[in-house]
Amino acid sequence: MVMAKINEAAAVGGVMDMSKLLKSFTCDIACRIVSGEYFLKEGRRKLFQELTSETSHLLGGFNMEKFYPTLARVGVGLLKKNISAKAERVKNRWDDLLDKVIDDHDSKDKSMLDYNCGNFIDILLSIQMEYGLTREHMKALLIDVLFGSIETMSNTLEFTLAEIVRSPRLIGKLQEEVRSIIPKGQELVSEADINKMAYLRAVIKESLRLHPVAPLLAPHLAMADCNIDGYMVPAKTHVLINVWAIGRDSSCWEDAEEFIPERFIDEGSDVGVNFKGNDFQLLPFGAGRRMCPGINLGIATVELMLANLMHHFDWELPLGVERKDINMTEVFGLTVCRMEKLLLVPKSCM
Ligand code: HEM
Repeated sequence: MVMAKINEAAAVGGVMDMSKLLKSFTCDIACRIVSGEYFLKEGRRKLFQELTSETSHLLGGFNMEKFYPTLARVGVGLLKKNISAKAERVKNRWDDLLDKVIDDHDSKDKSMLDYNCGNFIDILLSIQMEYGLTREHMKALLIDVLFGSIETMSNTLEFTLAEIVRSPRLIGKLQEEVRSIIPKGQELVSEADINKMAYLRAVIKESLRLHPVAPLLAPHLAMADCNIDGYMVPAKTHVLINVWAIGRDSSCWEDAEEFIPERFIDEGSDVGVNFKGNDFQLLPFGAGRRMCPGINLGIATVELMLANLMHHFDWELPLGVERKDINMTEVFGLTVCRMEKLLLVPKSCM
């Protein structure tokens, strides 16, 4: 469907808002996982998108009370009240939406529930009694999956695409790899093809290094006193890991601010470094038992979409825009996105 939309634009030489397109693509994937349907009725897809971005801003905001408890008691009570009221409104909207989605499934003939094929709501309903799941539990789990997947995947794709269209050398090299591996006439790139695409994987890894979409990971809480490298972290400390800064630390990375996928392949300086949580200089998915459980799905989705975009299309900039004009400024939330829309002109090459 994404390819069809881009093809339509390519046929008339139109400009595509890739930010919007990628977001609705990942939203469709998340809705499919959760409810088994691509299209959610009554404008639900739009509402999902709005709620995920509002939640991200709320969770990623600076929490004055946590850092300055005394100040919070005297001065920022009003601010806290405003934020709490906004959080309450967003929570009520999530509740309303998810209740409707769950009700749709709950009201189905039970023999129609899809337990085996991976529809998350049906699976939750099927184990509800056994595990004593309440509606609140189910909604929290659904928010985890929806919120955990939509913006992370679309923002990773957008940052990666923006980085490569800025460099003719890079996009040329990537297209050459993808097109040399995919036989002429093959319509879509498959997962099996991706295994042969070392450069594509290195490009995505480099993008996750410079643009980890959850720059401070999720907030963690130290459960016991611990000593890390001589620093004492007392129990109950809120711990934020700045993986954005670690990914740009010049003591860990050569030319840390440059986008150089070659560092991860062949004789590159970081060829053995991975993002699976063991190499602490590259933690876009976190590490340890709270690390992202959706890593495999997230990476597969980003790889497949990027490979297909490279396989099917050449990419140009809108009239009057130069490569150096592509602005990589980030907007902070729990997940980080690009400040400006990514507008590109696709040219079909099939
Ligand atoms: C490129 C895609 C993705 C990126 C970059 C990403 C990144 C992250 C990061 C950094 C965390 C926090 C880890 C920590 O604090 O240590 C996280 C947590 C999480 N992610 Fe992902 N994620 C992606 C895709 C997904 C997908 C596709 C799903 C679900 C289908 C998902 C579900 C979750 C959940 C549920 C958590 C919370 C885990 C917990 O609190 O224990 N993520 N993700």
